Amino acid sequence: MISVKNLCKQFGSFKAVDNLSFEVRPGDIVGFLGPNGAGKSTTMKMLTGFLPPSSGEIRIFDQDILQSAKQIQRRLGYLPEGAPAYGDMTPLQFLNFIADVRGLKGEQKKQRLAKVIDMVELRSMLDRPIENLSKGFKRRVGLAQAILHDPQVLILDEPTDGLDPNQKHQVRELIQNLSKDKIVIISTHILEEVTSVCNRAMIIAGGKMLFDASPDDLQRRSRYYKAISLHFTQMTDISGLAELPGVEDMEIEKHSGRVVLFPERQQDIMPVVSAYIRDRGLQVDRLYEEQGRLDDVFRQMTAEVSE
Ligand SMILES: Nc1ncnc2c1ncn2[C@@H]1O[C@H](COP(=O)(O)OP(=O)(O)OP(=O)(O)O)[C@@H](O)[C@H]1O
Repeated sequence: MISVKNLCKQFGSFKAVDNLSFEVRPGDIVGFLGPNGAGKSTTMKMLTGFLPPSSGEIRIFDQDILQSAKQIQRRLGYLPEGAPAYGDMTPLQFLNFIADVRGLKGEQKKQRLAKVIDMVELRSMLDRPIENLSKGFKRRVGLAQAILHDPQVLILDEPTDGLDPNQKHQVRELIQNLSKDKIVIISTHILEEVTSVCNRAMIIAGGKMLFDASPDDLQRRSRYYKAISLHFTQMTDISGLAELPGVEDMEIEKHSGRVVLFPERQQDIMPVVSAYIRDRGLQVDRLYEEQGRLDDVFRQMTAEVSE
């Protein structure tokens, strides 16, 4: 378990991380979200013992990170932002080196290297210098070193940054398929990544925690949650839709002509909307209930902080 209490990091007079407190349990895959400069990487560096906090406490498996960094780091995998260091090494040399540092030996070392190289599909690039690899392959090398010793805690700073859509999908699957008793914290700017991979979402901005709950809860905060989107086949008088019981607001998106009906207090307005359309014989080519738009919630929450 990870337990963080009143964590702060100050650079001069600037507070990059401001009084964060949270706990993460085995089985949690946490999506760590926030705008640029929110304090995600700084928090991750502190969690992994690479940056001392200005104040507050981090305990991992009941040990204090300041007093027991080495013991904790043995059970922890970390993918920092950017590319792996040692650019003149090949991925194979680099991963061998990391395996040695991690104390892997003999058959176990061979097996883990083979498994991880396959997991991140790195086999075709094993003998080229890391500095000559594309951004996506550098990222895979970083990911491979983080999971090589099969750690119980994985801290991944933007693991899918620079990957193409296929690779992104693959890395998300890899994270989901990790054994269920691990703790995983990933920072990302991709909101869909949180719904597809994580069972918990944390949003920080200005170093402060704004939200900590499930991705579904996050989606429910969107004004689009349970909104009805519809598109009419022909121009029609639709003013009556805005007057329907339970409909709070109606917007017409200029570029697409799509009509969005927002419900009052997340009510289910589909039945009244469908009945209205049916009774008047209106021609609709698309009609569906929205799940909530994450980018909308994210913007709304983080804008409040920067105002
Ligand atoms: N060593 C440092 N010295 C001074 N300021 C720093 C240092 N490291 C980070 N900062 C500042 O702290 C703030 C938080 O940075 P951090 O890298 O943690 O943000 P982030 O949420 O990871 O952003 P991004 O999404 O852009 O990676 C930023 O304003 C950054 O400029």
